[in-house]
Amino acid sequence: MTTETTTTATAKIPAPATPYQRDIAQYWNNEARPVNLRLGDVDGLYHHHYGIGAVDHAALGDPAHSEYEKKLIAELHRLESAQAEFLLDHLGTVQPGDTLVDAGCGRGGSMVMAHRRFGCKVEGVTLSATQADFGNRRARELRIDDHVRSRVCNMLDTPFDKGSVTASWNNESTMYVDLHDLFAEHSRFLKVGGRYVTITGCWNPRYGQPSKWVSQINAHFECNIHSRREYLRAMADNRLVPQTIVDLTPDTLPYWELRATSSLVTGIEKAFIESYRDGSFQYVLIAADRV
Ligand SMILES: C[S@@+](CC[C@H](N)C(=O)[O-])C[C@H]1O[C@@H](n2cnc3c(N)ncnc32)[C@H](O)[C@@H]1O
Ligand SMILES: CC(C)=CCC/C(C)=C/COP(=O)(O)OP(=O)(O)O
Ligand SMILES: [Mg+2]
Repeated sequence: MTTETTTTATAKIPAPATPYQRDIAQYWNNEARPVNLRLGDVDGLYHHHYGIGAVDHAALGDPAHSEYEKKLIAELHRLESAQAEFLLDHLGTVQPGDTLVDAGCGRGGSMVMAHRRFGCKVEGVTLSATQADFGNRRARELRIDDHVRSRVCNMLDTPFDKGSVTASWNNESTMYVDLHDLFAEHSRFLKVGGRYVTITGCWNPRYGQPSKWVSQINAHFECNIHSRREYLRAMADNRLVPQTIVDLTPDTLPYWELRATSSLVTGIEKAFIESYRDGSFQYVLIAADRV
């Protein structure tokens, strides 16, 4: 699919497979929102996903206190890291000699966490050269670049050998691709008996069609949110059998309600809060066995 390459100071960048992927690469190359960078600065784990769990109001203290905003940022970051830990909890048994794949790895925060937990290799793919450079720089700073590597690569067309990967995941990155193409690729590189996990936002088929809030989220991020039904159908068609499905919607609402009160709001908070409350949108984890 990718025939041409561009050479930069650090690496050969494959040409985007489609004009859409070129636009998405550009979007993430230019992204520098304080809500992501200031949260990442708390402990050096940079995430591009949302949070789960109860807000620790005792840790936040008095909103009138001069340190409150700093504590609020640390609390939002704690909830985002808790989300990544929850995803890693579902990867199954992983040995230090194993390889994991983070499909749509962003700045690589989840990859560092996975390596710290399992001691294994973690390979990340992103469309964005800026993100891959960022993740590789962090891995070098942490002296784990022999185990944790990001590259610019289309997650639908990866270089990983057939049956070579113990577990793989998409953390809030499935809404940029066709699910049949995506699960066919995971199924190809996963070992039989391997594990696939996603945490994602999906529209609820019980609502009928994507609500106006879901359409707003799509426009905001230039993405295409799929329905819950579509996930299960595309998995079934690609030898991925769901083992665990968790509706995380009630667990992510406190994160959004807290974020909406912060100085780092981006304007998309209302769409998430309203769609989670009216039931048109759900935040879910799906863990599936490669059979
Ligand atoms: C919202 S971010 C999630 C980042 C990361 N999973 C995390 O939890 O921090 C979406 C990511 O998906 C990546 N992405 C979107 N389409 C992709 C594709 N076709 N191939 C590889 N990465 C893709 C983007 O480059 C970006 O890194
Ligand atoms: C659950 C859904 C539908 C997610 C869409 C994908 C996405 C952009 C996730 C968060 O990225 P981010 O951390 O860069 O976003 P923000 O700047 O809003 O924190
Ligand atoms: Mg964010």
